Amino acid sequence: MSAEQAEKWTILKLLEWTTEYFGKSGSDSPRLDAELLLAEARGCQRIELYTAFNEEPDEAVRTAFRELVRRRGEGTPVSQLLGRKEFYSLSFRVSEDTLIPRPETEHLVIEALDEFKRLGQTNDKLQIADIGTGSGIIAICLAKNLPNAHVSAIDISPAALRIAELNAADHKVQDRIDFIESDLLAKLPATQPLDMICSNPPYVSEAEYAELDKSVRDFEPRQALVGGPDGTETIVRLIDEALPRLKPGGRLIFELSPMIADSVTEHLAHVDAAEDVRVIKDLSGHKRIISVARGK
Ligand SMILES: C[S@@+](CC[C@H](N)C(=O)[O-])C[C@H]1O[C@@H](n2cnc3c(N)ncnc32)[C@H](O)[C@@H]1O
Repeated sequence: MSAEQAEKWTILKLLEWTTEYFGKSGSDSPRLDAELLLAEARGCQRIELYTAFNEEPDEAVRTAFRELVRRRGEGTPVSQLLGRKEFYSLSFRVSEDTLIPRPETEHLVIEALDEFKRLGQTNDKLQIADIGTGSGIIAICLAKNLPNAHVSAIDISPAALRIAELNAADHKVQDRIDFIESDLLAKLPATQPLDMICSNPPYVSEAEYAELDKSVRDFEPRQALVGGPDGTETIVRLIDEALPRLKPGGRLIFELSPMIADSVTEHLAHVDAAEDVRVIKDLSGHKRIISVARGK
C-alpha cells in the first residue's frame, strides 16, 4: 500500500479504526455500533456502507461521526445517539427521558395479543391500559395490532409521555391512545372496566441498581428502573390498583425480573381477586412475564 493510500480515511478504514476503539472502550457490539453511527453521520442506511468501503466521506460527515464516536466512547447508548430503537419490527423514538425498549418486552406484547386471539374475534371496542408507557411501545404495538382497541397510556413522567405521543403519531394510532400523566392508575378515569392492563413497571431493587452497568445507570432514567427497596414495591401496588379496574376475567399482564418472579407469584396467591396466574418465560428460560386474571 502506498503512503497516500495509507493516509486515506475511507469508510472501511473508519469502520475498522472505530471498531477497535469501541472494543477497547467496552462495547458489546463494536462493529455494529461503528456501522450504525457512520450510517447516521452519512445519512444513509447501514447496508449502503458496504458498497462504499473505498469512499472517503467529506469533512462534514467525518466531523459528525467523530462527535458520535466520542459520545459512544463515553458510554452513551447507540439508541440514544440515533434517537431511535427498533421494537416489535417498528421504529420508535427514544430520549434520555425514556427507557430504551428491551427485546424481552416483546414477550409481553405477544402474550397480550395471544390472549385476545384465545378469546376470539370481537367487534366490541377493547379497553386497554398500559401503565408506565415510557416511549409508548406497548400501547402503540397493541393499538396497531388490535384495530378495535382503545388504549390509555399512563406514565408518571411528562417528558416520557411527550415522546410516546410523537411515536403514536408516527405510527398513526394517536386517535386511539389517550396519554395520561399519573402515578399508576390514580388518574385513570373509572368510566368503564378494562379488558386488559399491561405494564412493564420499574422492577429493579435499590441494591441491583447500584450494581447496574454504568451505561444503564448514567444514561437511562432511574425512575424507569427502580421499583423500590426490594424491586417488588411498584408491582405490588400495581396489582392492588389494577385488578379491581378489570372486567371479571380481564387480565393484568406485566413484565418483571426473574429474580422476583417467585416472590410476586407467592404474593398473588394471597390476593383474593387474583385468579389463573400464568408465568411466561423468555428465550433464556427465565420467568419474565406474569399474566393474572381478575376473578369472576
Ligand atoms: C421499565 S420502564 C418501561 C417503559 C416502556 N413501557 C418500555 O417497556 O420500554 C417503566 C416506566 O414506568 C414509569 N413509571 C415509574 N413509576 C411510575 C408510577 N408510579 N406511575 C406511572 N408510571 C411510572 C417510568 O417513568 C417509565 O417510563
